[in-house]
Amino acid sequence: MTVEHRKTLSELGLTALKASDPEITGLAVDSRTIQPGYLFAALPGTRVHGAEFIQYAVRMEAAAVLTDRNGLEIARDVLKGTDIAVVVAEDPNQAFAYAAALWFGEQPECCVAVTGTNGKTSVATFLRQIWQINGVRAANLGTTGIQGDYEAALQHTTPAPLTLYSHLSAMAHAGVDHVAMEASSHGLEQRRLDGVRLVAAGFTNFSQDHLDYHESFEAYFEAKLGLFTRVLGEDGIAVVNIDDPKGADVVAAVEARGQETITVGQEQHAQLRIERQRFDATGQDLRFNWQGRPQLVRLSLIGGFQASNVLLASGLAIAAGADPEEVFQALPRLETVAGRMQLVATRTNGANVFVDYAHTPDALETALASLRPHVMGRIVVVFGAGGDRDTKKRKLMGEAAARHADVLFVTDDNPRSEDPAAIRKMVLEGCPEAHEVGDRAEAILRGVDTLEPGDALLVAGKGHETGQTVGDVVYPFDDAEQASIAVAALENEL
Ligand SMILES: CC(=O)N[C@H]1[C@@H](OP(=O)(O)OP(=O)(O)OC[C@H]2O[C@@H](n3ccc(=O)[nH]c3=O)[C@H](O)[C@@H]2O)O[C@H](CO)[C@@H](O)[C@@H]1O[C@H](C)C(=O)N[C@@H](C)C(=O)N[C@H](CCC(=O)O)C(=O)O
Ligand SMILES: Nc1ncnc2c1ncn2[C@@H]1O[C@H](COP(=O)(O)OP(=O)(O)OP(=O)(O)O)[C@@H](O)[C@H]1O
Ligand SMILES: N[C@H](CCC[C@H](N)C(=O)O)C(=O)O
Ligand SMILES: [Mg+2]
Repeated sequence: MTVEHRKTLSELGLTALKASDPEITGLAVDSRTIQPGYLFAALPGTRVHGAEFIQYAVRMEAAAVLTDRNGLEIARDVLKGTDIAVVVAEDPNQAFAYAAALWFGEQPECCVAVTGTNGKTSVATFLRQIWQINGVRAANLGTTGIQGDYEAALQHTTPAPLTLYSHLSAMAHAGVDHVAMEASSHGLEQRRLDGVRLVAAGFTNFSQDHLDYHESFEAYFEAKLGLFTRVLGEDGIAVVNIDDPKGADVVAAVEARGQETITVGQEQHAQLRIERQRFDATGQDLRFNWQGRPQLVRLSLIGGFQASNVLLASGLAIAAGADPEEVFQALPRLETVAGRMQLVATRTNGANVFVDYAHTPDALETALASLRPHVMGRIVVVFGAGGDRDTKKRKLMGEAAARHADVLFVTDDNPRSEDPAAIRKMVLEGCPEAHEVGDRAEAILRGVDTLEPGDALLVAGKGHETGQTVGDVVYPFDDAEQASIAVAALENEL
């Protein structure tokens, strides 16, 4: 990764073992991208230690290598007799994130991050919308890419440092000075956003996911907590959903550091307190309280949990300096986030089809339960679980669906390298009464076909995704489009 400037190692905040301070011409985290004069960050991975590739850095005439003690041991022989500068850091991922931030320079003035198992994309998108409605140039960055006044596609929810800081710098140059970003647990664990100067950080909730990557529930939570105890500066404000039992732990950690908090939720002591919600077919009326003053807003959003996401976004906007009245006035204009409880089709009998990104047991439970008060008839669900991901969540997803839906179709959702039938079997252990329809388009068609007046169908798991990954192949697939096709096909048939 190159930009048209050079910086010395010390200008990147790094000190070499021997007092050399070479000029760096670019940064690489993958040995295959090293060019002469580069700094190669040899980071520990899940499969291999990056230090195994230091020999390529030497061969490519890299100017410097950044690694940890382990890496130094691995590459000791290769490094002997070379004049490459060697930096050994206790936390090389963090040192690299800082270096990448310094390399790319300018960042938007007002960066906010949000973490939690579910709701990050929703909160980041609502926050960007609140800013834009109030005339502020803003973007959200995460699972759905970068959207708003600066747009780009991303491969990860929290991109690796080279991608992240180059976009932040480009945004700052484009005059986009407000950014709401998602902090994934992988991103936090790997210190990807440690070099971002955050004004505020938000916590949505905590439940099971990613136990394939994090060693335990505790390790997964610790990774998330790092946003508040490590990344957010001491003058940063934490905005916390205290309806989630883990919210109290976040507040305790934050208060122990003397940071300010804004609490959100139905909980009596919440500063942004949800008082009442009234649901109908197209949205909800929300009464909430801010500093003793009741507010009533109409939200064109489906799902009770959206109130918590909207108020968390509001709290973050306030924490980042917005006028509360202007924030609240923007709320009725908030638009559904793509693939999150999104109304995508309606049958002539009035039955609605929604697409949602629920792909964890808790999200599925929340999505289905929150649909109930908007629906007079039965709830039908089409869902599956992803391959090469946490296997323990599959049965739990089946159970959650069985508890909250009346008719179930278990189908495929990105089987990746796994046998799709084996994944479905694990899901079906939690909901033996479900219909098993491997082909997702057919499952959606059958789900739509089941709908009677007053019923609703939730197609869960893929949300905004536009592909179905089977093996190494990504087949074009869009739940929203398939739902419209299914409705059209069935209506024409009648
Ligand atoms: C599981 C995971 O997070 N893996 C990350 C990890 O890769 P790894 O552990 O597999 O790396 P490895 O293959 O062991 O290699 C170790 C090091 O050697 C380097 N290497 C490797 C081979 C080579 O020839 N030369 C070389 O230099 C690699 O660049 C790496 O730095 O370190 C890499 C470099 O920092 C990351 O790019 C990579 O993220 C991969 C791409 C990934 O898919 N991550 C996903 C799971 C992720 O981050 N998802 C989150 C959460 C999404 C959600 O909430 O659902 C996200 O933010 O998107
Ligand atoms: N506050 C919430 N509480 C519980 N479930 C939620 C909440 N917000 C969203 N969800 C559910 O989680 C799904 C994903 O929402 P969203 O994309 O906003 O979360 P995310 O944290 O960004 O997810 P990911 O980690 O996959 O990026 C939604 O489709 C919805 O079903
Ligand atoms: N960021 C999540 C998205 C999962 C979406 C679901 N459609 C799946 O493929 O499991 C993951 O990669 O685990
Ligand atoms: Mg997301």
